[in-house]
Amino acid sequence: MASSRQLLKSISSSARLFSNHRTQNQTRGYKVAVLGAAGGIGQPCGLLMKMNPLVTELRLYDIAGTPGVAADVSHINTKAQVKGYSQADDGEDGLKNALKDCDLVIIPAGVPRKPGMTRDDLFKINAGIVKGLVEACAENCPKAMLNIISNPVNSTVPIAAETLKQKGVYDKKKLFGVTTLDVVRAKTFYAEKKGLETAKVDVPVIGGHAGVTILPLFSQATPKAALTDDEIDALTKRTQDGGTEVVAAKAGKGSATLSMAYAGALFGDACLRAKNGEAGVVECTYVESDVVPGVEFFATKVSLGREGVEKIHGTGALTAYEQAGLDGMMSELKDSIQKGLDFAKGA
Ligand SMILES: NC(=O)C1=CN([C@@H]2O[C@H](COP(=O)(O)OP(=O)(O)OC[C@H]3O[C@@H](n4cnc5c(N)ncnc54)[C@H](O)[C@@H]3O)[C@@H](O)[C@H]2O)C=CC1
Ligand SMILES: O=C([O-])CC(=O)C(=O)O
Repeated sequence: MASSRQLLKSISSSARLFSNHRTQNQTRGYKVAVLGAAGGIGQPCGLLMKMNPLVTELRLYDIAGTPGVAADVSHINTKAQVKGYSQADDGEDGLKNALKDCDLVIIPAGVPRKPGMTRDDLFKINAGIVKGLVEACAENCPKAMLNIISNPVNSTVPIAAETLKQKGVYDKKKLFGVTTLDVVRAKTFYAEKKGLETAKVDVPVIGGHAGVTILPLFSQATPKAALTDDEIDALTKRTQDGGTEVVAAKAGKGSATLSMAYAGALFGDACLRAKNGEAGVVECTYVESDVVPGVEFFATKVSLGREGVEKIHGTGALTAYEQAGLDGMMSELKDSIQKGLDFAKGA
């Protein structure tokens, strides 16, 4: 049986959370806040960010319950200093102090789905939560990179963009919808199906983050493996329905939390590595984009740099099946974006 040290080493190297880039670049320390930090995603995401050597200050904020989570996580012997802030304990100052001068804010605050719900059913509650939190980001850390996890991502990112515009601090290079879990799932399902080494697999996922708007591009998967049309269809549908698969399995106890925390920590780490000057950081993420005419926000591969988005990559050549998937998502994606913009404008 592996010793706990070996186990940790293998967990961390497969997660790429502690890669060697830090010896090649001058390492700086960053202030990171997690909003919704006492929740199902927030707690493990906070734990993983505590393990990230680029983090020197970790601020955990929620409505309540964060002092306990922070005390717990703070005992882990890594360098990040951990502090918990909550509305219950600190009033309005809690959020302000959690965000003051942050470099990166990860937002998994809001309600999750129950069986039978779509992500859009969460809009009613989560739209206002995201708007309020992003207003506070605009006031307290206007230069921070924002990673939006709260659903429906297709609408909450436009809400965040419009809110930042109203506050006069919008920088489209620094606002990201986190779609990393779709990529994580597509990689896992493809590797399992074809007997490939999971850690060596890459599959781009474009579009948005809900049902048919999630479009994995198995024609661009690496390493290349032969896939029948039926296999491509099954893998595509499983990736699109990955969230619903977890919601059904949890049977009323919420949606993906652990795999999302992992995906959120991977994307947060990518933002910090890029900020720290590492070259060649590329992730799929939902950003303001003109790659696909007719939609203002879209996920494709994006090169990240010190200031956030450096280059938005195109979709690459699509097969007829993928092109039909892209055409088929457009009206839903457009509507979700407009719904978010209208909400933020109070229309
Ligand atoms: N982007 C993605 O791929 C994924 C997104 N999600 C979404 O993430 C969100 C959170 O999911 P869970 O962690 O499972 O839910 P949860 O209910 O376990 O945790 C949410 C936390 O947010 C907190 N919260 C609510 N309003 C807040 C506010 N105004 N300020 C600070 N904290 C606040 C709650 O107190 C709670 O602790 C949901 O909207 C879910 O749909 C979930 C999985 C994947
Ligand atoms: O399905 C949900 O509601 C949560 C989510 O976004 C995912 O797991 O991809």
